Amino acid sequence: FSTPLYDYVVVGGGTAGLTVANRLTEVTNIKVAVLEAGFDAEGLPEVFIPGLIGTGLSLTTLNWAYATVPQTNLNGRILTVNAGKALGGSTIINSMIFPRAEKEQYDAWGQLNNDDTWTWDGLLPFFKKSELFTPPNAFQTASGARFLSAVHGFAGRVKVGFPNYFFAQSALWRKAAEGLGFPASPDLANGDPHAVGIAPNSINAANNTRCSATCAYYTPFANRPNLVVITNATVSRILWANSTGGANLTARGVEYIVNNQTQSISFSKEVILSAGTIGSPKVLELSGVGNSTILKAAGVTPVLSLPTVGENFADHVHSWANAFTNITLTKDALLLNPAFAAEQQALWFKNRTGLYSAIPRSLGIAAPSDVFTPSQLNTLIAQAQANLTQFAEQFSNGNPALAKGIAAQHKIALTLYQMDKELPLEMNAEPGYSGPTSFSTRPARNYTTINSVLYAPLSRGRTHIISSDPLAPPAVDPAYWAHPIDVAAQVGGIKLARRMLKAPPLDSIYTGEFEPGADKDTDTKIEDWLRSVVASDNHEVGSLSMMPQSLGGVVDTSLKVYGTANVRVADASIIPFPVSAHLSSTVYMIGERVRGFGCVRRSCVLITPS
Ligand SMILES: Cc1cc2nc3c(=O)[nH]c(=O)nc-3n(C[C@H](O)[C@H](O)[C@H](O)COP(=O)(O)OP(=O)(O)OC[C@H]3O[C@@H](n4cnc5c(N)ncnc54)[C@H](O)[C@@H]3O)c2cc1C
Repeated sequence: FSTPLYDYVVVGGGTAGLTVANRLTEVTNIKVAVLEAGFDAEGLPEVFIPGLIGTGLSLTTLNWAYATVPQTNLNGRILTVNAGKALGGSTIINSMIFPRAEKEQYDAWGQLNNDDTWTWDGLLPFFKKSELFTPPNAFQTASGARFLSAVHGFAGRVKVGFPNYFFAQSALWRKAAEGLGFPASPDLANGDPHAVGIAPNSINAANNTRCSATCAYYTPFANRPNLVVITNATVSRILWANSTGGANLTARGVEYIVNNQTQSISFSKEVILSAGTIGSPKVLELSGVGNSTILKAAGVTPVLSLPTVGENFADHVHSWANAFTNITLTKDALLLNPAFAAEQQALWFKNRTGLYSAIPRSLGIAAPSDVFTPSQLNTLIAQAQANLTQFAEQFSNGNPALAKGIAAQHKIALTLYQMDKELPLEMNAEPGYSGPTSFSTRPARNYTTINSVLYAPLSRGRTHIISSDPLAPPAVDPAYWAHPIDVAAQVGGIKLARRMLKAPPLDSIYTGEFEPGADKDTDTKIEDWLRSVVASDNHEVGSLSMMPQSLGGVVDTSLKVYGTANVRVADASIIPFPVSAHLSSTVYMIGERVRGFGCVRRSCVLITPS
């Protein structure tokens, strides 16, 4: 190895990666290089205009668009898991919704790891440290935005606030949800999100533009001499100082591909993997760390046996019920009337108002009691408890330790289900069409949609390399709907969405259901339809889980990979137990937390956040 120019190399300049790099380089004599496969896309309208949320997904240069393997429980369909391929990672193409999950789910991370710092109370300071919150102004407050100052940060990096336009049907929906028993939320980031309200957004409230990880943690700091970001650089593997494995496998360099050339970079302290839930296990496996059988089959020589790399993978699952509406100011109006869309875009450029300034999602996070009758819930829980060992073994890919880990997770989830605290679904109102039918094949009308997203899956799958070619995609198997509770909750979500569409005052704009459609009039028919349409919600977690090795974990509570001296992971892959929320605020928190470990001081001492 050449004399290292850097102390740390961060693999992946995404949500957590840029957070870690930013905080490390606050210390001026620490030199950090970030290697990012994508480019800096901050200047694209699809990125910075809130009303163009979703359009970035179709730009193939910005989206890894990972294909799943055929999904056994979804009629053998191949689904797409979207993930941002750009500086800023998935925060470049995400929907900018910025809530947090319930306290009890973060506490489950601490419980699984016997570590009371990985709990809601222990993590809240890091959530706050990431945030630069702008309270709602008079218009936003009058429109229904609420916040509790005690749970927000006002001196952090990610600009969080509210948009400048609220669709009328969102307010009608919130009232309808309240009528169905959802409490009005004082703040959807307060750790108690069983409620309905307007979610905070990752938005620069001063100019109504997206605030991505790049906006938050890189652009204002790009001139730091000790921070180097190399874009269009795809990392292929970690280079080891010693190749024998054992307790202290030491990384000294990283190999990457830029302009079809293979290059390498060395470092003196640590490599931090932040390539995302699918990207990070891929780099570890290409580096010889993982399940030896899987590595050999892919043509990679094993260096360190860590059989649960890529396992314990979970994802949220998206579904919809939509209806025709007599309201005319919808997102559909922008598609149906290009002249109106041009007018609205001009308005956005002029004074940052109009439909393109909206982030049109009010959220209602449903509890089991909103979805199931007490007897249904009791039966589902009793069956899940009776079959707990069987499912844990089935999901563990033959690894006895992971079977124990998944069993421990299921026990926690079922206990929380019993307490009405494991929140299985996010319901959210979309003021326009959302669903599986393309614009050209659906009736050219205005719609209201209730998105219903499975948020607390018990199913677990995996992601693994199948080739030693670093540019080849891995085999991603989220094993959607492998657990009966997941199926029942998603079916219940459609029924709840239908109730919402017809509940006052939302019923005042309802002019008939489009999807699933009146013919889907039994649970079985809804379930069959859902099998043919549900999609990934792009919230994949868990493939390099933070759990004890005795439970099949890959990283310890300092996020260091077991068996290595200096490989750390910071991204959504370390989340051991799925949380019922959009993920970016949680991932920023994880990035903030890494700064607290031996990266700066040699021991794993937490640096108290200011
Ligand atoms: C379409 C979509 C909508 C979403 N909506 C929301 C939302 O509204 N609110 C919310 O909170 N969350 C949302 N999420 C989820 C959230 O954005 C992600 O969970 C989170 O940003 C993931 O952070 P991460 O650090 O784990 O990975 P990422 O932010 O994805 O970062 C990984 C980075 O690593 C890079 N990389 C991968 N492999 C390599 C390699 N081999 N070499 C170099 N670089 C590599 C990638 O290009 C990427 O930049 C959404 C996600 C998507 C995709």
